[in-house]
Amino acid sequence: MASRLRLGQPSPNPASTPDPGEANGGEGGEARKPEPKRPEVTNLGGGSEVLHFPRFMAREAAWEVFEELDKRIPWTRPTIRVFGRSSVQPRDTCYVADEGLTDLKYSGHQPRAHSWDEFPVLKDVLKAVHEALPGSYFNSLLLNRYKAGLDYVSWHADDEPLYGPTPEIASVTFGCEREFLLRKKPTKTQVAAGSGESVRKRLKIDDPQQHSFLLKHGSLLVMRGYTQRDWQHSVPKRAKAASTRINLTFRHVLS
Ligand SMILES: O=C(O)CCC(=O)C(=O)O
Ligand SMILES: [Fe+2]
Repeated sequence: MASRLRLGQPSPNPASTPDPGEANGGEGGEARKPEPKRPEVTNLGGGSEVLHFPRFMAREAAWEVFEELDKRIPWTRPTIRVFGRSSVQPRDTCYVADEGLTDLKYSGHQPRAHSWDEFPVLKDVLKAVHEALPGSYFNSLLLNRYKAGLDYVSWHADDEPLYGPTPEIASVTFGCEREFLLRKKPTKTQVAAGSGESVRKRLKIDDPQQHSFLLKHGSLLVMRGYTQRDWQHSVPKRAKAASTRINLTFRHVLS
């Protein structure tokens, strides 16, 4: 079984240079208490909000998590159905959840739910997320692995009914940094005028209604309120992203 990681502790490697801004990293032992983790808050309007903790986890600890997950998670690349067409999902995935929850199903695919006990490192990350977000409670986790810049997740919202009307989704990134985009969903009137990308182009639905976050190694991004109802998000292809990124999205399945 994997050793339990000491997330948020100073690096055990004295040769490594601590990042002075790292929320919970740095030297100083007992004398220096971890600084409180304060997020950057983006109010999307209409009761939707994004929190960004760029330095949620100390670098070294985050690399340990990356290595552990890269090696031990039973990654699969399932075939999914989007707009009536079958295709291989353009990233690796895995699903972990409490026992007895409603099954997750998305794009015609029902992933097998693994137990938290199989991956102790995930329990450590979950604990750190719960500590950073008092009052939150996550009981399931969708993992993604983007092997390089051609892997991506297309525009979507995590608005499955099993998450309820205002799901909180906490997303932790390890490894290669990637851009995370948010755009407003088209209104009913806009949808009535046509569909999809062509309408967006014709109605010029773009800039003010779009936000971009650079998700770095060890960062945490939280979507909450009506973000899944009113917005879509994506991680687009980036040819220049040469290495692997692992992303964990913690969610709460309603009982
Ligand atoms: O990789 C990410 O940052 C986002 C993943 C995502 O949107 C999802 O799993 O639903
Ligand atoms: Fe998502």
